[in-house]
Amino acid sequence: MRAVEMAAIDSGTVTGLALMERAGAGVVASFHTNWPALRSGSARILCGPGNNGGDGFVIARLLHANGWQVQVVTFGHPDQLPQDARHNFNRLAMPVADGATTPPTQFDGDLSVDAMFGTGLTRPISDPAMASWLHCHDRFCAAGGAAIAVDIPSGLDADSGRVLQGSACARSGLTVTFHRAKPGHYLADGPEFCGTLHIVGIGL
Ligand SMILES: NC(=O)C1=CN([C@@H]2O[C@H](COP(=O)(O)OP(=O)(O)OC[C@H]3O[C@@H](n4cnc5c(N)ncnc54)[C@H](O)[C@@H]3O)[C@@H](O)[C@H]2O)[C@H](O)CC1
Ligand SMILES: [K+]
Repeated sequence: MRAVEMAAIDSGTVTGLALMERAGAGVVASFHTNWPALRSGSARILCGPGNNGGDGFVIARLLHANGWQVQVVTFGHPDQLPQDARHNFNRLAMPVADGATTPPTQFDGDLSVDAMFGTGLTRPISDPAMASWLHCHDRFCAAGGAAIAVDIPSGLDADSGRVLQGSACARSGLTVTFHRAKPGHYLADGPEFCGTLHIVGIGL
């Protein structure tokens, strides 16, 4: 997937920023089909330190523009964000909470989005703050809330479908992935943690 994405960007047919915008818009369109009654309300978006988090910033901006009350929780310093994610962080016109210093609270809003890690997860999620916020997302999902994972549930290995050894991981009722499903969506713990899987095209 990463190779396909890089080849498309290197060929000049598309930019990473355009892919990120399409990915974010695809998630928003997807959740409307999964929960059609959910037209507006309050959303919590957990945004990690990479481009998965960048997708989360796009989702936050689009929901906010559609009248949603949005709480963005970031993990990692904005200065360390990759370029496309940083661009979308800078476009946010809403307050952002630093997940490392803001104690997690039980979420009783309408929509929780896990945009913490995607295909760039390289090691178990062991950071206590990240684990606590993901636990809130998982509890919200278990209570029947509209919980979405962007690309892949954070903590799940995209190739094997297993939760990384000792990693925090959160279930979602809907996982929205891009271009093609990954083996991890279907293997091992994948189905339990992904819930319904939507595959959206982003023009690759
Ligand atoms: N494939 C596509 O067409 C598109 C994919 N998009 C999104 O981009 C992510 C992949 O982004 P990437 O930056 O490569 O990876 P992540 O965002 O998953 O995170 C990488 C980031 O996190 C650090 N890290 C890894 N493991 C840990 C850990 N256990 N604890 C703390 N930090 C960790 C790592 O060092 C990196 O800094 C993909 O999933 C899609 O959502 C594009 O946006 C759209 C097109
Ligand atoms: K994710």
